[in-house]
Amino acid sequence: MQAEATSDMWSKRREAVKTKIDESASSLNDLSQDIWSHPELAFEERYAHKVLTDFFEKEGFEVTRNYHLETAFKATYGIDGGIHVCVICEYDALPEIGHACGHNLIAECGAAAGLGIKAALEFGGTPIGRVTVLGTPAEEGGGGKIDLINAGAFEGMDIAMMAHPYPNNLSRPMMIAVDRVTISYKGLAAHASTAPWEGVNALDAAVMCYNSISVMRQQLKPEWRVHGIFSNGGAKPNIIPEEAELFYYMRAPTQEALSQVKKKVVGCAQGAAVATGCECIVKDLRGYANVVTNPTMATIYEKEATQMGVVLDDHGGSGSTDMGDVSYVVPSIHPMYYMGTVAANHSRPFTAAAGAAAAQPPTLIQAKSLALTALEVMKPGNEEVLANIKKDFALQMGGAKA
Ligand SMILES: NCCC[C@H](NC(=O)CCN)C(=O)O
Repeated sequence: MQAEATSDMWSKRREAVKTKIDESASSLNDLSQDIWSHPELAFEERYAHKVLTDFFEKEGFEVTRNYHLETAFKATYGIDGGIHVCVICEYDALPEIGHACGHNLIAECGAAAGLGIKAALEFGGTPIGRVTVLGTPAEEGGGGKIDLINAGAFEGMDIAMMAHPYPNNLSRPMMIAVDRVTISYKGLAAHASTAPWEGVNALDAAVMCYNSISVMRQQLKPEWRVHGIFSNGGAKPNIIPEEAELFYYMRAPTQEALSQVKKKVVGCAQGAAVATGCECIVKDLRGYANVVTNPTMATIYEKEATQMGVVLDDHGGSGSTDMGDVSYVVPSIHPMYYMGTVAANHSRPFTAAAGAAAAQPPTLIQAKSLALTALEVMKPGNEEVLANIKKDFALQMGGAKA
């Protein structure tokens, strides 16, 4: 009898997830549209932070604003001593092109999944664990999740999850490691017409470095990436530039491969310095680890998403995210989903799609899939599931950083 009650109870908990998310569709859409209409850059997401924390407070979560970072937050519900699930919200936009990576939808998806899990935990008045929604700023280049990891925000979490808008549906996307550097050259200014020979041209060095990297790229492996811009090209045409700077990203599936890529780039930078007589300074900026997808979690997610009608693809990814660093401290999944456009992320068409009504149904389906995945892990009697998740994680950590 107890077993049947449990199974009947469990079915009702699962239904509670979907019902709550469906009932909240309008307020979730308003939340997403509000964030989309107020694009804010990394670590400046003050408006998004306010509307999200107000939302979770109204929904009965225990909210901690300015959580280790001015625009980070924690919204939690449940009991301690059971399984602790973390759902991630992102909400930073890109310079000039707004929410061209759809982080307003990541925030909506995370909020919806948090609502759904809370509804299931509340059902029957007996929470069986805890759900924490973490608001993580500055994924696009600042790495707010890394600051939160370092502050201990992920301690005690059993699993972590989020979903990211993308041109197709990927349950196990290849999100690769990234390192970032600035390459600065210092030369000597001189009048570019009356006495150019007196100068040491920092821009020449930057151009030579850029060209060296461009030809070196032919020798990179297909999954490696090097891409950059001139961030300082000199002051005026009639002054031999005494300073110039490049800003580069380097990427590879593993840390070991990334170190090979970086060595090649630094070699190009140093070669240009020798050729021009400039001083060269290579400055490391924050990088991200590759995403290590937990197979047991991904298999559950794939079942739930497929049952929701999601048709999963098997190729794509090759961006980077600070969720990679989270996946090295907590078993994680970071599925990506089609939300109405095949346009590439970081494009103006993607910005438009992220604010369009067509993005809503796929986003809520992703939220339900994440929430039901979490629920399967939390289900009484499914202790073996969490054991397998942790076994996966231990094996993966044994070799992932290699
Ligand atoms: N240096 C950080 C780059 C992050 C950026 N991430 C994405 O585009 C995917 C998720 N927003 C990237 O260039 O890969």
